[in-house]
Amino acid sequence: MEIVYLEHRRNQPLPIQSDSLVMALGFFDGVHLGHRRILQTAKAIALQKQMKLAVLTFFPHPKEVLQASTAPFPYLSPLPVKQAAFVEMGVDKLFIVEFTPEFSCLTPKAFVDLYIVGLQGKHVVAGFDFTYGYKGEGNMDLLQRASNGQFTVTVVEKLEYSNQKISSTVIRNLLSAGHVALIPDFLGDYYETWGTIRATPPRIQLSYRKAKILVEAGYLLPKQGVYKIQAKIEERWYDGICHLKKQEQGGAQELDVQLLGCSDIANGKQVKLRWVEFYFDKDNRVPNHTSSDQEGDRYAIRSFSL
Ligand SMILES: Cc1cc2nc3c(=O)[nH]c(=O)nc-3n(C[C@H](O)[C@H](O)[C@H](O)COP(=O)(O)O)c2cc1C
Ligand SMILES: Nc1ncnc2c1ncn2[C@@H]1O[C@H](COP(=O)(O)OP(=O)(O)OP(=O)(O)O)[C@@H](O)[C@H]1O
Repeated sequence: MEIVYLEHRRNQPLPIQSDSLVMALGFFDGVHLGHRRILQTAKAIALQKQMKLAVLTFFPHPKEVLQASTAPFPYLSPLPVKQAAFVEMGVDKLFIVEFTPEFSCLTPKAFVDLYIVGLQGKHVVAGFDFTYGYKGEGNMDLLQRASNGQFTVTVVEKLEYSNQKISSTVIRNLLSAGHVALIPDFLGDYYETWGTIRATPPRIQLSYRKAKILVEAGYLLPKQGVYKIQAKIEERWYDGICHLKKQEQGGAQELDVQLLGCSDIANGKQVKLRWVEFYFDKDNRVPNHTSSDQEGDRYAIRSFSL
C-alpha cells in the first residue's frame, strides 16, 4: 500500500496522481464492522471498475484539533494499526490529510474540488452519515449533487447491531464502562492493544508468570480494573489476568499481568494484548452487563485478591 501524506497549504497544489481511483472516505478509528462494510464495498467496486482502491483519511482526529482540551485524544487504532488494517482489506493507496484548523475551514466545494477531483477520485464510497467541510456542513446528499458528472457516489447504509449504529463512539463507551466482552459484536473481534513486555526473572518457578506490559502511547484503554486477557508473544498466545490501575489516556502506560503457562518471557518483546472480559473494578465490583445495559452498571460485590 502506498501512503501519501498531504498537508493543506493555501495556494499550494497537491501532488499529481496518475491513477483513477475509487475512494473511501472517513476517519475509521478502530476499523470496526461498519468501516469494514465501507471498505469491502469500495474494494468490490474498484475491482469491477479495474481501478485502484484509495482511502482518504485524516490525522489527528478532528476533535483533537477543534476542541479546546489540551489532553491527547486516545485512539482505538493508532495510525500504524489502522494502516495495517487497510493493507489487510486490500487498500492500494492511503491519503492521510493532516487535519489542521486551516483544513477544517475548507468549504465542502473546495474539499471536493481539491481532495476528490484533484486526487483523481472517479468513484466515492462513504457511509450514510459521512460529513465534510467547514463545521461538517457537507453530507452525502450534497456530495452527490456536487459531483457534477466528475465522479459517481455509493452511499453505504447504516450497519447496526442490536438496534444501535455500529460506531467508534459505541466501542469507546463500552471500553470506558469496562464492557470489553461486548466489543466483538461491534468491532468484529476483541479489542487489542500493542505493548512491550517488562519481565524480571522469577525467583521461584510458578505455573504463571508475573510481568509488566508497557502499552504503546496513543491507545484508549478500558476503565480501571481487573480483566481476563490473552497475550501474544512471539506467535504464542497465553491466557492471563491484567490489573489496570492508573489511567493516563493517550500516554504510554504500564499494566500488571499474570500469564499462565508462560515460563520464559524475554524482556523487551512485543506483545499484543487482547481484552477478553472484565472481572472486577478497583472496589472489587463486577458489572452485571448486557448489551442493553451499557451505561448503567449494576454491580454485585465479590471479594478478590490478585
Ligand atoms: C474539509 C473538511 C473540513 C472539516 N471541518 C470540520 C469542522 O469545521 N468542524 C468539525 O466538527 N468537523 C469538521 N470536519 C470533520 C468532518 O465533519 C468529519 O468528522 C470527518 O470528515 C470524518 O468523517 P467521519 O467522522 O464520518 O469519518 C471537516 C472535514 C473535512 C473533510
Ligand atoms: N455503522 C455504519 N454503517 C455504515 N457506514 C458507517 C458506519 N459507521 C461508520 N460508517 C462510515 O464509515 C466512514 C468512517 O466513519 P467514522 O470514522 O465517522 O466512524 P464512526 O464509527 O461513525 O465514528 P464516530 O462514532 O466517531 O462518529 C464514514 O464514511 C461513515 O459514514
